[in-house]
Amino acid sequence: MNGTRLLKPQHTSETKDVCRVVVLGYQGVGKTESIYRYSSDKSDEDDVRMDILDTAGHADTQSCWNEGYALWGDCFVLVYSITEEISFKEVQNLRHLLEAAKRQNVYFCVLVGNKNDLVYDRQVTTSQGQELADDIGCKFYEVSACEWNQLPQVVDIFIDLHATWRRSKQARDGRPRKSSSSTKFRQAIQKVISGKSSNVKKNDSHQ
Ligand SMILES: Nc1nc2c(ncn2[C@@H]2O[C@H](COP(=O)(O)OP(=O)(O)OP(=O)(O)O)[C@@H](O)[C@H]2O)c(=O)[nH]1
Repeated sequence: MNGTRLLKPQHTSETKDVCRVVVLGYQGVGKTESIYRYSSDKSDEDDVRMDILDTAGHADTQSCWNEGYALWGDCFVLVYSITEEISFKEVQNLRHLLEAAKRQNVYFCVLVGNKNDLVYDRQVTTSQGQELADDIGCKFYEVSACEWNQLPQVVDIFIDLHATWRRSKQARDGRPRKSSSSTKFRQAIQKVISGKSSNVKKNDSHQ
């Protein structure tokens, strides 16, 4: 993609329970593909509210970094491609930029090694990914956003991130945790997946 794109549920942006997710990573690592696999309108089925910002990748993160991403987001999905070492270095840069920008605030992130269907072109090992995630203190996933049978794993990334954000928010707000929300969310997603899996068009995600 050539620009930043915000995907948000129609009625949620003004509500205080919206979880803002920013997807960051080097150009071409599969950010858009991953978000596309996760369809945001499904959250209408539950009290889960997510706005997802799809950022355009750049070859030079340092000069193109937009601190507004960090200020806007509650959660961050750091994506690299297992076939491109440079994209792995990029998430390390992004991590530092993020930490500098968010020093005073709470935020959540996950690390995603995408394109694991291309194992023969692998340049970043699973252990390297896991080590970085341990260092950041976040969850780590290796997925293939373009493989339909890995859709549940891709969806899980967003579910887990949301659940973590929600638990923290409820703890801060002093509200009792709704133990069923993640289950309800998962069910809603599965419902949408089973209903749309055969007729989703790629173009839908680029409008
Ligand atoms: N083999 C393989 N290809 C993928 C995967 N995910 C994405 N791609 C392909 O990689 C290319 C880039 O994917 P995008 O989702 O546009 O990547 P992006 O990170 O949004 O790219 P920018 O907009 O340039 O930042 C496309 O041709 C995708 O089809 C994957 O898991 N495996």
